[in-house]
Amino acid sequence: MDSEFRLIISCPDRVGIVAEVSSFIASYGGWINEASHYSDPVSGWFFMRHCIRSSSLPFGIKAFKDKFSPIAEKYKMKWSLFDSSMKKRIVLMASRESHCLVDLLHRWHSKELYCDIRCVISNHEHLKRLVDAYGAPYHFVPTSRKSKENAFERIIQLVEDNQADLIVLARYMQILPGDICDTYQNRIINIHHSFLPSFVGAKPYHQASERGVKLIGATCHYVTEALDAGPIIDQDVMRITHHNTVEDMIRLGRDVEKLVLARGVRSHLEDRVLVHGNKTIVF
Ligand SMILES: Nc1nc2c(c(=O)[nH]1)N[C@@H](CN(C=O)c1ccc(C(=O)N[C@@H](CCC(=O)O)C(=O)O)cc1)CN2
Repeated sequence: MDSEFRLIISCPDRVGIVAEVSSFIASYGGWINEASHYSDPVSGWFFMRHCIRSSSLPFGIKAFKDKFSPIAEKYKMKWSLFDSSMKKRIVLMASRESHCLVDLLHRWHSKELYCDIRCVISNHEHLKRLVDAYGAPYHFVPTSRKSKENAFERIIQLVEDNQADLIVLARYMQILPGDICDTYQNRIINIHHSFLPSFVGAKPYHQASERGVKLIGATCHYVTEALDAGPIIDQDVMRITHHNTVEDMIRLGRDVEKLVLARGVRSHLEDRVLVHGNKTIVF
């Protein structure tokens, strides 16, 4: 597919925004591949995502930004412009479980996910062979209670060395310090193995089994300092019955976790996720 510029906009709602943005694009012969809008009646904000065929414009991304800035200022827009041909650089993080990690590595290796997986970081050693098979660098960073501060300094150094655009916690089971969450706000994605806000924290399937649920689920969300409380990107559920043990739920839940995480990562890679407060608009 031809590369495209993705114009992502959030601003206070008013009449004329779509007309002015569309006219701006048309005035330069821009070909719109996809246009999505949402007017939020609760917040009074407007959200847009326009994808423009980059070959249809007589200028590049920097000139686009320069020419669009006056409109952005006029409407007090929070906005970003992305080039779809630029692969986002991802650092994956995992702990004991391998299913989400391997699923993402496979989707990347098979070119289903257009991204650059720079490395995998884990607080366990046993996933190295799996990661080596996909040709990604593997970094073992143990996080004992005494070494946690040094561990996260090492993790941040690896993230910075790889110039990561996105960190994906593929069942990484350590709580990230607040400074990392703030630095990488809305650029750390986690898969929580429950249908949030139910069963926050550790062992959600055990919590769910104790509660006698008839649905289990998974939630893909941006990571904030507050545990499992960040903006939700995607969720899904699966039916279970009284016959299902906790072990059944853990096994059945893996499929939901993999699917929800992959969908959420893809939405982020395609610049479809806009965050407003603690909620998302996913176009
Ligand atoms: N700052 C944040 N860090 C992390 C988040 C988050 O939302 N904010 N999500 C978690 C993932 N997670 C559930 O999805 C989770 C991870 C860890 C724990 C927990 O209690 N961990 C214990 C140690 C557990 C172990 O060593 O096996 C702890 O850190 O004391 C609960 C939920 C990822 N990080």
